[in-house]
Amino acid sequence: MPASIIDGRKISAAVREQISKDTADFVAATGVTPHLAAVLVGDDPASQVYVRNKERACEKCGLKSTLHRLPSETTQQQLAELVQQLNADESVHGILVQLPLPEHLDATQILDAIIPAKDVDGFHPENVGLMSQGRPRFLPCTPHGVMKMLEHEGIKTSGRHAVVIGRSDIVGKPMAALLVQKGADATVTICHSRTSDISAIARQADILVAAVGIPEFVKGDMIKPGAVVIDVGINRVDDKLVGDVDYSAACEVASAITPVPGGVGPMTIAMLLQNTLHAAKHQASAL
Ligand SMILES: Nc1nc(=O)c2c([nH]1)NC[C@@H]1CN(c3ccc(C(=O)N[C@@H](CCC(=O)O)C(=O)O)cc3)C=[N+]21
Repeated sequence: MPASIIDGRKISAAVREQISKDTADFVAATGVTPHLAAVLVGDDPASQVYVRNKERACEKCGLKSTLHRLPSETTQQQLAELVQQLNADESVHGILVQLPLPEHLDATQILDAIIPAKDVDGFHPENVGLMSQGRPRFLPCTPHGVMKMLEHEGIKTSGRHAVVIGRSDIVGKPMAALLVQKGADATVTICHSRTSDISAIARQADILVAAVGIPEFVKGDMIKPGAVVIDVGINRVDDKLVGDVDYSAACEVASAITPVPGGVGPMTIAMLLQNTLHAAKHQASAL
């Protein structure tokens, strides 16, 4: 039987529906509109698309978004100054600096400069620490979106072997942290470029998460029959979007799979909106 397709667009729409209601309630109660400030440096075409998608999603859910476009020659200090200005701006609840930044800029220093209370990406070390201790403030959007999808599909994680391929700070590491935490209770293995025999480990997975950034890295023979496959990859190949999983081969082996596009991507955006609303609620109650 071919795999069932986990429809990220549909699940994301359901999540956004709830966010719209919660946002409307919050606005009615406080008179404050949750506000996301996005910062885009340079003219990377993929980043332009993502940022536009985020703005559109904010608008549809009743959140305010402001895009700050800076030229690719922007200096570290100019970017840091903008972040400071957004930190201090009480009308801004969430700050997102779109990655990747141009080579000459130090992304770590910029992300560390965002005050943790506005860090809706969940990348600040304070928020990473809180997540890893199981007392999250902002969860990183992509791994959180994956957990939401699993929950929505009734896919249990407890006691199951989850294998995460990829160890990035943005996806792989936090994904593993969420899967292993109390409540999710998976047994987690992280694979990376130095792992020997990735195929053998991947084949043990009940839940296989591919976050390597290599088009179609995961072949059919790396998947245990009946496994759930989550494809976090967004690779542009000949103007087409391709995941990290050989989708048609995987469909023959897996019990359920997320497509690309239409899988994890839309969930990432929904979680960003949720974090922005959450940020606004916290900042309003702190006044
Ligand atoms: N500070 C920061 N935070 C991020 O969350 C962040 C980032 N930088 N830099 C880039 C990555 C990538 N990312 C995506 C979000 C949504 C889709 C998405 O909605 N994808 C659609 C297709 C979009 C298309 O057609 O290109 C889909 O998969 O169906 C994709 C990718 C967020 N990122």
